[in-house]
Amino acid sequence: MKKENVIVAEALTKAFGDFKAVNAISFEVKKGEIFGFLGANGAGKTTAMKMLIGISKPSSGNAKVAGFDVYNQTESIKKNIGYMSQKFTLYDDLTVKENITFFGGIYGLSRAKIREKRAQLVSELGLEGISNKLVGSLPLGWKQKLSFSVSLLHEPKIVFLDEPTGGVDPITRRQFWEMIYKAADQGTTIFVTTHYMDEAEYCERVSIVVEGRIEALDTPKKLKEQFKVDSMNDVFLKLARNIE
Ligand SMILES: Nc1ncnc2c1ncn2[C@@H]1O[C@H](COP(=O)(O)OP(=O)(O)OP(=O)(O)O)[C@@H](O)[C@H]1O
Repeated sequence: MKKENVIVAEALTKAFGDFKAVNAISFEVKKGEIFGFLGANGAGKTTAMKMLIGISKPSSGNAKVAGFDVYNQTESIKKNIGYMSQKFTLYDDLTVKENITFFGGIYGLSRAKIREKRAQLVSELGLEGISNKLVGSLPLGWKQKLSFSVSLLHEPKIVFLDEPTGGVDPITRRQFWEMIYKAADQGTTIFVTTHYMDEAEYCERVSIVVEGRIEALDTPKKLKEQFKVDSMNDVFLKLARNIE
């Protein structure tokens, strides 16, 4: 059975004056897919993501996210997506439990549902011993895992992750990716930006953005074949070099 597309972008563009930060990007993402969105600093990833999550109006082009239009159905988009970035995390001065309760409330979950989700999350993450500790006292890797779980509290169709694993060691990043796989297995679509090329290898398909345009889009295996290299790191370097 063909899986449905949950993100569809057609010539999506964002201009700031004469400068096109995102220049006519087109792609589709399927339900349950792990879709990587790669690019050097300033390539336009965050600008593109902002349009997709409904906080920035495109200059031209079209996009639908979870079936809703990015121009005029942004409230519906927000209800159907989760979002996590390195910059937007949890509240350091609330405990683990308080953060879960707080964000559950923001997402409109009932008190009973919040209680159920909180118990499930604390147990799944093995946080029993530290659920009453302030989030600010936790190591960064734990904060990221908790933040990812919180972004899934309302069971969104799609979760957008903007460089979710910045600054932590490879083992912790690997554990984080195990959580991503689990969410994808359960049908959640993952749209992820990263600077780590090992993480690009974990994605089902990867798009590479160079100066606002998607210059390559395929599975990591096919991209390596196409560019005749052994690693995503080399694909990335080759593309960036060709553009210069
Ligand atoms: N509000 C704005 N006004 C003018 N230019 C902007 C604005 N927002 C972003 N830009 C420019 O658009 C380009 C793309 O920025 P963007 O933040 O989307 O890149 P990025 O790929 O997410 O980079 P990074 O990996 O550093 O986060 C950059 O040149 C940036 O300076």
